[in-house]
Amino acid sequence: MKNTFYKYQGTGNDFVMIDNRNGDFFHTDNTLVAHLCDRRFGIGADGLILLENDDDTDFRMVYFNADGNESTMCGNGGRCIVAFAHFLGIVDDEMEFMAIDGPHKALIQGGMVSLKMQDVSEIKEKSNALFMNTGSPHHVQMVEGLKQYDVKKEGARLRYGVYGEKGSNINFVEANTTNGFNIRTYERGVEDETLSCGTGVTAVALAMHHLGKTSTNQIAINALGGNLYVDFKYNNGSYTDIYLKGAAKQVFKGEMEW
Ligand SMILES: N[C@@H](CCC[C@H](N)C(=O)O)C(=O)O
Repeated sequence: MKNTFYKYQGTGNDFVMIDNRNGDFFHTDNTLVAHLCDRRFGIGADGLILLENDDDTDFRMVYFNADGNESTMCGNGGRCIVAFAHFLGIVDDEMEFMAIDGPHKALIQGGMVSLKMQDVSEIKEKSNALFMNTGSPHHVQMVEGLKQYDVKKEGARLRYGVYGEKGSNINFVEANTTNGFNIRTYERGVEDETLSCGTGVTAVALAMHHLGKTSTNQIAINALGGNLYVDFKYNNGSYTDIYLKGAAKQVFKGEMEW
């Protein structure tokens, strides 16, 4: 039987999106998820997202990495599912949905999706990096010569070497000349560099504020796939009201047998 799927991208972080309100897609079929995300034998994506019913909010987001495993929060995926729910007519411009790290409010305005991220109250200082959880675990490290940096090699080394079996996403960052920051991210579960990572961009913005590299609470972050914006409130070591904002687009709709 042919099944309908949609493809979305948020600043180049791409996702297979499936309306699973009927519950037909089993969460345990990790082999199928990995197959659908495969860029040669499947549809191709950094991850797969199921939109499901939720008792307390407008809908539920279930996120899988390209390796087929269900994982922690995905910021760009969260922005894309907001656009998808709006496309399906489930929500208007303002909504709240449930994800693995709890409820998220979101707003669509002029083609941009703003997603409220979880509060962050703990930032761990490492020898030349910071570590925090913005819904997913993130290592943030400043480097020189980001453009030429071997993100895949260094990212893989840190992801496995420092963070063990569970791993972490690894972000490399440098300041740019327009008062913002450039980022490149190695994503756990994709096990490669992606063009953008929303929870990573969020972590970088908070890290740059924490390190005093910027004093503003509205930070532009330039990922390989496009620009994202993070704003937040800061009080006594805690970051609250964190919003991740950027474009999220439907790329195509398709049918596939699985
Ligand atoms: N692309 C993501 C992060 C997805 C989760 C990550 N790969 C993990 O397993 O920790 C984003 O936009 O936040």
